[in-house]
This record gives sequence, structure tokens and C-alpha cells, in this order.
Amino acid sequence: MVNLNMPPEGSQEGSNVEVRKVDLMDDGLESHDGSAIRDPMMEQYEVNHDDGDDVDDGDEEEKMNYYGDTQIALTQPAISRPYDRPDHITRLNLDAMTSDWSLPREAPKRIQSMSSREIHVCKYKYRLYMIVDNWRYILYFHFPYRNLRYTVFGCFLINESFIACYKISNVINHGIDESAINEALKAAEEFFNLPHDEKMCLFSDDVHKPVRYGTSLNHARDEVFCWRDFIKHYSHPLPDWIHLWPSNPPSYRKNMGNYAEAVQDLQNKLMEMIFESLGLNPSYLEEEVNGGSQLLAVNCYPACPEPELTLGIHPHSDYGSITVLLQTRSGLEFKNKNNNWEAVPLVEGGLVVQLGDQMEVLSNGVYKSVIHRATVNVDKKRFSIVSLHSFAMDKKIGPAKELVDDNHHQLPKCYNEFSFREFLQFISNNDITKERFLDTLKIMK
Ligand SMILES: O=C(O)CCC(=O)C(=O)O
Ligand SMILES: [Fe+2]
Repeated sequence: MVNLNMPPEGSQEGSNVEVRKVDLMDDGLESHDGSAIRDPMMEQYEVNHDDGDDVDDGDEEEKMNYYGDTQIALTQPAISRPYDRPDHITRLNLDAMTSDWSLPREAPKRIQSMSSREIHVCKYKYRLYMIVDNWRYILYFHFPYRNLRYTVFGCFLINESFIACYKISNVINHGIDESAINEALKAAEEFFNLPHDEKMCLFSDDVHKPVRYGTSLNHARDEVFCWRDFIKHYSHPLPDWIHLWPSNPPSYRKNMGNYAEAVQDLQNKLMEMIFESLGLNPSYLEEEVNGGSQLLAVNCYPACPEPELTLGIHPHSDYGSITVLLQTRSGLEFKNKNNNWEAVPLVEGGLVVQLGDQMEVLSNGVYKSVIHRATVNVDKKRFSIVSLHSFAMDKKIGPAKELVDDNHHQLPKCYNEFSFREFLQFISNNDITKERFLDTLKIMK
């Protein structure tokens, strides 16, 4: 078997996605001539068998394979089926994308002047700042909101075991009922169990559609599809969108709606804390935060016979302010400070919170949006419900003026402003696995 995990020739950490031709004959399997060896493990995933020819001849059946609900078909043209790969196969560099964790210039004066351990009594009771190695660690204690316990760690919020798990957070005691979580997950599972044709009624590759079912990031452009199905829909304010959501399974709207509202409430609290941690007023942009957009991405990652050859979702950062993620099993990974992939541990009842591009821009680079990806596993399906929060579609977000000091060249403005609509425009026209939207906003000085 060809080792597809070998780095492509000439590739290096820091480069964007690399694609290369792979000599499929090396694996000793006949390639795509209609007599390919079929792996019985794979067989069980496939409903829409193709006709065995190797060209995209427009066969209706083959087109269905691309987007079929049995996910082996979703990634069929890409990297997951050695017996079925066309000769011109391309593959993902699973290490694609690097994070720039450095502060844009020097830390803001207010941060510089803090001693390395300083306890503040603030709205949320005690806050402990620790500045280590130019990194800002902020821990909150005794947060009164239904006993929420978490840690703000660098750019991420984590639970109290911040050594084991850094730069991304699991929030516990978040106040969202276990039953709301379980019912939302049940609705997700039932939705993905629906017949293929029914789900395909919602299929679209138009990223502007308020409700859409699909796979991958950009169906029209992606050379390699992800090993996932998703249903995405706007969710806030709920009455504006819920009537567009799937009407089947019958409990979907109610269960997913309850969860969406609870997470929206949680994000309001989290945003207050994050602003406060930046030295801004907790009610900074309050109206815009409350009136912003919430997009639920409900993901299903089926078991994958060759998980090391594919990904559930390509490396990317989220466009918004914060993302609140519920996962049924581990699989989420993020790029750490050393540019290595690190798994986010599964914390029972916990919600993962990570910061997105809008927060990096708004904080003028003090906080960084996290590059993350989802892996898949060999024998178990995984679900995630990802609540992507952002400011309103046309609200331009730039660095907070309190965090910019152009006059004294202490902390120049490091990013141009952008709106959510501009991000959508970008992903419609570009392959975001090759170019990071955020990089287009950086002001080089
Ligand atoms: O499912 C996951 O763990 C990651 C999903 C994700 O990053 C996204 O939907 O933006
Ligand atoms: Fe994401």
C-alpha cells in the first residue's frame, strides 16, 4: 500500500495545502479499470455503485456518488478508495496550514504592565492573569453564571486542566441542560438516517443558502471532499429561520431550536468575558453581539475504513467571533503553538469553545483564531453540532480602537476590517484549504 502520509516532495511546514500525483499502482491493486479489487469493508458503505468507468462521463449515478449519503461515495473521487482512484488523483497534505501565534507587535501596554501573576476582582469575581513567555493566560474562578467553570487560556477557553489541554477549551457547567444536548444529538442522528433522496432536496453548493445539506467546504471547487455530511442552517433569531429547517424528523425543529437558543445565550456570556479579558467593557458591542448571526453546522462523520488517508474536515479557522462545539466522540484537533496537531480531549458534558477570525481581527491579533480539523475513526460514527457565532452579515469588524495605538507606533492596526458577507464571497471564489481568508486581511508594515 502506498504510504500516503509521507510528506509530498518539497513540502514543508508552513506551506499551504499540497497536492500531488500518487502512483496508485504501487499498492498492488488494480486501478480503476472496472476490475478493481473491491474491499468488502468498503462495500457496505456504498449504495450508488458506479459503472466502473474512470471518466466523469456525466453518468447520473456517478454524480450521485459524489454527494450520496453513504459517505464512502462522498469522498470517492479523492483519497479514500485505493481501488477506485483515478490516475490523476490528488491528495491532501494533512498538515496543511500553519498558525501564527505571535502577537502582532508588542503586547498592549496594559498587559505589559501587569505582573506575571495578578488577581483582579471583576464582574465575574476573581480573575487571575498570568503572563508567561509573552502568552496571556487568564483563569476565571467562581463564575456565578450557574457555576460555569472554565479557563481562558491564550486564545482559547478550557476547563481547569489547562496543562493537559491548552489553547482550546472545554467549557463545563455551561448551564445547558443535558436533555437539551441529548435531544439535539438525537435529532441530528435521525436527520442523517433519513433516506438519501430526502436529504438531497436540501443539497446546495451555494454558500449563501440559509439551509443546505452537503459535504466538503466548497463542492464546486474542492479537489478533495471531506468525509462528512452536514446540514447547515442559520439559527438566530430563531423565528426568522426555523420554518426553513428540515421538517423531518418531526422533532428536529423543536430539539435543535432549543439547543440553538441555549447556545446563543451562552455565547452572550462568553463574549462578555472575552471582551473583559481584553480590557474592553464587558458590554462592548452588546447590541451587535445579541443581534449577530448564529449558524448551526450539524456534522456527521461516518466510520472510515482508512481514517489515516482522509479527514472529516480540512484544516481551517472559523470566520466568526466564537464557535461552540458539541462532539459525541473525540476527533477535533487543533494546530498548536509548535505547529503540531493536538487532539481536543472529549470532556463529558463539555462544550468546546474556540475563537474565530472576527475575534482575531477585533482583538488586533492579541487573540488568535484557531486552525482546526476533524479526523475520522475506523469503527464509529461521530457527530458534532457546531454553533458558529458572528456579527451580522454586513457588520464590518475591524480592530477595536482601544487596542490600536497607531500614533505611538506601539500597537499599529494589524488587520483590515471585514464582514461575514465578504467572507462568504471569498469562500465562493477561492479554495480556502489553500488560502486563509484571514491572511488577506493582515496589514503588513
Ligand atoms: O466536527 C468538528 O469537530 C469540527 C467541525 C468544524 O470545524 C466546523 O464545522 O467548522
Ligand atoms: Fe470549524
